[in-house]
Amino acid sequence: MPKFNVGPLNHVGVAVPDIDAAIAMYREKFGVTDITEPKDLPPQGVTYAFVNLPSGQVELITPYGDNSPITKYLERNPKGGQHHLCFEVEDIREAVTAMETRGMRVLNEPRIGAHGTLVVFLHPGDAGGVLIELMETPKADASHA
Ligand SMILES: CC[C@@H](C(=O)O)C(=O)SCCNC(=O)CCNC(=O)[C@H](O)C(C)(C)COP(=O)(O)OP(=O)(O)OC[C@H]1O[C@@H](n2cnc3c(N)ncnc32)[C@H](O)[C@@H]1OP(=O)(O)O
Ligand SMILES: [Co+2]
Repeated sequence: MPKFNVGPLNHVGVAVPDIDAAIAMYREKFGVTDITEPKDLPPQGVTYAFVNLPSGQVELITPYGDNSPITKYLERNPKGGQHHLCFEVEDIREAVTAMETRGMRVLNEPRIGAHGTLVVFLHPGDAGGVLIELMETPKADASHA
């Protein structure tokens, strides 16, 4: 089996039915001041905003368009909830090969995510019921983009 390990936890994805209300909640209830403006990411079918904390990011996501991958999740969890964990990897193609070699189902071809680097998702059925995103580590520090 090829040597491979994931890097740091990059973000926790949280699906929300109303992103403006969620941003207001993180500001008003938790006192977070560094929260990005919502941005649409049509190829991923989501609108996202980052809640920037000293230790990392919460990624708020809400559906964008008719075929969003989080629509079903929100139907099952109408108030929203924790949706995915994202680990950084050095090289996404090496990661995909390693994951497939280890019997994990990779759900998509690498595509550009919210940090501007390539991401893939792994089936939650292979990871203890948790949807895992792997993202290539940004070359420069774009983590607060
Ligand atoms: C902001 C951009 C980007 C970034 O750069 O960070 C993002 O994070 S975008 C995040 C949203 N994108 C994705 O989620 C893409 C990958 N997701 C998928 O391919 C699908 O959503 C899915 C995970 C395969 C689920 O498919 P779906 O059709 O929605 O649901 P099913 O009912 O068929 O689910 C199958 C199975 O999986 C369980 N499930 C679904 N979602 C989750 C989840 N978020 N966490 C844990 N488990 C999940 C679901 O309960 C089913 O389980 P079983 O009933 O046991 O089969
Ligand atoms: Co994500």
